[in-house]
Amino acid sequence: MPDPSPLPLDPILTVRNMSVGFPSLSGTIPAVRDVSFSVRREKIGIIGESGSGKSTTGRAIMRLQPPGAIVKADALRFEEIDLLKVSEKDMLSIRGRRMAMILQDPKYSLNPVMTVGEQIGETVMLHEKVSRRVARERTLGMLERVQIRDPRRVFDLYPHEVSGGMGQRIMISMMLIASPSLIIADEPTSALDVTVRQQVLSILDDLVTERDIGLIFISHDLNLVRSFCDRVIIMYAGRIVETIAAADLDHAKHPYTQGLLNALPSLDHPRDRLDVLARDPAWLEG
Ligand SMILES: Nc1ncnc2c1ncn2[C@@H]1O[C@H](COP(=O)(O)OP(=O)(O)OP(=O)(O)O)[C@@H](O)[C@H]1O
Repeated sequence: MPDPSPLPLDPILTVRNMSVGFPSLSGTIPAVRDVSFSVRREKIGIIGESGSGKSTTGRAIMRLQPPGAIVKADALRFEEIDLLKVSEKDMLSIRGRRMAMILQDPKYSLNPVMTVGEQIGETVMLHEKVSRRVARERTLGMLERVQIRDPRRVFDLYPHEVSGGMGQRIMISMMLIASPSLIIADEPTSALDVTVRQQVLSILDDLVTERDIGLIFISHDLNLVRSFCDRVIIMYAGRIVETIAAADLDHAKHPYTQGLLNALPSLDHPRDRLDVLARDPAWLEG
């Protein structure tokens, strides 16, 4: 008898009908409306123009929404944890250890008054309760893993002494050293130049694949997401208009996704003018 086909892996994250609103004098501003998706051990991109709700979605999953924001959902589940019910105290130990976020500019995420090595080592000591000596060895190993050539020298540097690309690799090592099962990377490479960006992305890709981590990759750049991710969520005005395998993007059904694809410049088919994206108020009705 042939083996029965393997069951699909359980999702690491399930988001069902999540909405996020910001109170204002004229009523609640809906930033994210009724979004549903799940993440398995895969790379899933969230793409959409500025203000479409990508970062708000990522922050709500980490329970890092700005004060006052109202998050509602039918389900928001990370592994066995109900994120709608978890206490802030429990969330403190989940963040960093089991789910982590990589932001655009490492300078805002790294502590400016601690050396690189101290802060990565502190993460290890905090989460794994190991000695300072073991934490140092693990930190040096991780810095080497993200292709930092002279880890002992970099260990003693302060964040302002490292370049953008190195800062982002340091962030990746700090976020991955605790072996989280979910990483949310919000525009992690948009402040980097093209060659450094490729290098950082390939390090992130290797680590995520090797450790079987689920990755949510938030970006404006459809070309980048298409080449880097397995699946793509397309957001427009707070809603998900389409979720599609990256390999199937050329067959996207939604006119907004088709518009985004048509607006991309192409070396194979140069054009005098790029298409302007048309919008339809009906897309907001979802
Ligand atoms: N703290 C806040 N208070 C009020 N409104 C907010 C706040 N943060 C975000 N918003 C609003 O929520 C909406 C979604 O914003 P969000 O930052 O999630 O979009 P985005 O797709 O990530 O955009 P970008 O690509 O520019 O980062 C926008 O209309 C934004 O103005």
